[in-house]
Amino acid sequence: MSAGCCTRNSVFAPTKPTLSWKFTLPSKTLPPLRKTTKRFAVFATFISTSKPTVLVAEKLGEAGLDLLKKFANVDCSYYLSPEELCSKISLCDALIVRSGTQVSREVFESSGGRLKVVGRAGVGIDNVDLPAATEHGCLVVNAPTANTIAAAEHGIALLTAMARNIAQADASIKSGKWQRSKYVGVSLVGKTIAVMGFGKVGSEVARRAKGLGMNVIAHDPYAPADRARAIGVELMSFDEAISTADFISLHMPLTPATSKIFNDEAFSRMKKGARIVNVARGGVIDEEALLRALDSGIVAQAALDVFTEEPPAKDNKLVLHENVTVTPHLGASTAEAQEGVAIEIAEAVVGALKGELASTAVNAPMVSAEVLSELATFVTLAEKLGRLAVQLVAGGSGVKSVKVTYASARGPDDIDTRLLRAMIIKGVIEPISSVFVNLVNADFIAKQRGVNLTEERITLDGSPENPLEYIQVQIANVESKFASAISDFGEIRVEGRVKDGKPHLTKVGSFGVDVSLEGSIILCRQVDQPGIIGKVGSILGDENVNVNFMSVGRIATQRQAVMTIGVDEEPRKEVLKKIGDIAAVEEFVFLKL
Ligand SMILES: NC(=O)C1=CN([C@@H]2O[C@H](COP(=O)(O)OP(=O)(O)OC[C@H]3O[C@@H](n4cnc5c(N)ncnc54)[C@H](O)[C@@H]3O)[C@@H](O)[C@H]2O)C=CC1
Ligand SMILES: O=C(O)C(=O)COP(=O)(O)O
Repeated sequence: MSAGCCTRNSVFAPTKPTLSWKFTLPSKTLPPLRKTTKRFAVFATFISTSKPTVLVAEKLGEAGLDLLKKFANVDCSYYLSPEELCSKISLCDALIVRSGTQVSREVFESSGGRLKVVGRAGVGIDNVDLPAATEHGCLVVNAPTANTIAAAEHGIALLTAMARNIAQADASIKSGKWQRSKYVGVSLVGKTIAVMGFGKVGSEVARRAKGLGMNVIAHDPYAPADRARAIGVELMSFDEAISTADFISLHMPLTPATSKIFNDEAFSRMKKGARIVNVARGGVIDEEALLRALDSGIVAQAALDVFTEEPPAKDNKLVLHENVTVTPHLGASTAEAQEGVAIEIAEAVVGALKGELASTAVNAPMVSAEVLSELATFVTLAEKLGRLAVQLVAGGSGVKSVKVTYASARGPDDIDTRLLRAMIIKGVIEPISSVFVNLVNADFIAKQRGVNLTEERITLDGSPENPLEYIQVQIANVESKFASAISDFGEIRVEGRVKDGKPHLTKVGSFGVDVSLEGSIILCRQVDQPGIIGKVGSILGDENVNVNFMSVGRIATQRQAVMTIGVDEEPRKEVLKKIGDIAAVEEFVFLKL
């Protein structure tokens, strides 16, 4: 059993509802984290006794580096080849990148499980293999807000530069020419601009375009219409937006759904002479189709900050096209944005390494701070119940079907059980495998191991003061090494509650028990007769094993009882044998928490 393994920890701060996981790296003085975020993802990392190492693989603002250095060894190694990155990564606990580094599956595989956090110092995480990160239990955090304005301003800069041929005219005059009639531009005022992707950057572009006197429309299948309406923008379908607009500004993420969404067909539906700005991702445009559209005049001009391949090839025809204005992915590159991004990502990475809450987790569920503090002890209870239940399974019978029941007087929608679910999976799987389970990879690991976890809610009458009354974990279709743990319905069943702020085991099989879930537990079924408790107690006492809790639950007087004994340390095998040898003891089991 790995329950006592010292390289892992899952213990949520059990006594006071702080917003942190209790454990991990040595405490270092850190600058206080900003308190601006409301939603968090919890990430349990592993205990390490030395300073963590953070590999910064692309240029990061000084303020962020300073913050990192207070907590970690910081290795700034820029321009690593993919092979160099893979070979370095096994020595790193965290990796920070911008858009220029591919964090591929090979990177996670090469890390040997050490890499716990990838920080993307910016918004787009299309250069990080998220499924691979999740499978490896690696948290991915980004810095989603600090470069929004910079990107929006760059979009507007490209829009105006394109409309007035600034770059071309600049190059012309520098080459000794004076071509006033060649560079007559087009006006923006009164024109329609379609903002494709009405998120943080898109809405800031929309605001600024309004200020330029443009008519702003937008397409975003996920944006709330009232947010758009609030700044006087009408949301419409993709086709309607691109066929109505004089200018089209791209602000959506690169996803399988948006990859090459601007293709021959899309260009053919645009107004003749449309102008396109792309400060999002090169991959949302089929670049060959754009070239054809430019050559045929469907698209009059394009202004591109991003490319499918970065840097683009020297002979890239789009880059060299006279109607195309280009910048080398400069959207986020202002001094202000880079300082902001560096601080934002350093805080997120340090927090995650400390086991705290990541407000910008990309591959873990977000849980509000309030929910988190309320559920803290139940999270511990959930993991321990999972650990107990799986240790009751007889060797050889595979765990496939786990059912969790949450009983509460609160309404079904009032409790976010994702954390509890993840921790039960952790509790069930870690003792029987060598994998590290956390909130990031719990569902993936469960699926991979063929463990099907179902959840049920029972709504109780009464005052909903506590978020939950009890949690019950059942493992079906297995045999138990402690027959009394099998309920009347044939499955292993353990149930627990939070009492006085501490997790307690309150039921095993059909027996009511009551033991605080600390240290380890001996479960013992005996014929209910006087003197047994004393005998077991003195066997443990003689061996200096401290009993911290003991309870007896019986079915009926003078029949059978289950004794639950909480012990601080694991008794020697011989001691356990002595307990088993007591005549009235029918079965017993030792369980680590
Ligand atoms: N060039 C640069 O240096 C920078 C580029 N970016 C890029 O700009 C883009 C937008 O960034 P943010 O506004 O911060 O992200 P965001 O997540 O706030 O906004 C993206 C919006 O796109 C929408 N969207 C998703 N699928 C869509 C689809 N199929 N069609 C239309 N809209 C869709 C989403 O609903 C969301 O509202 C990202 O691709 C990001 O990587 C961001 C910062 C700097
Ligand atoms: O934040 C983003 O999505 C960006 O594209 C910025 O990229 P960068 O950090 O400048 O490489």
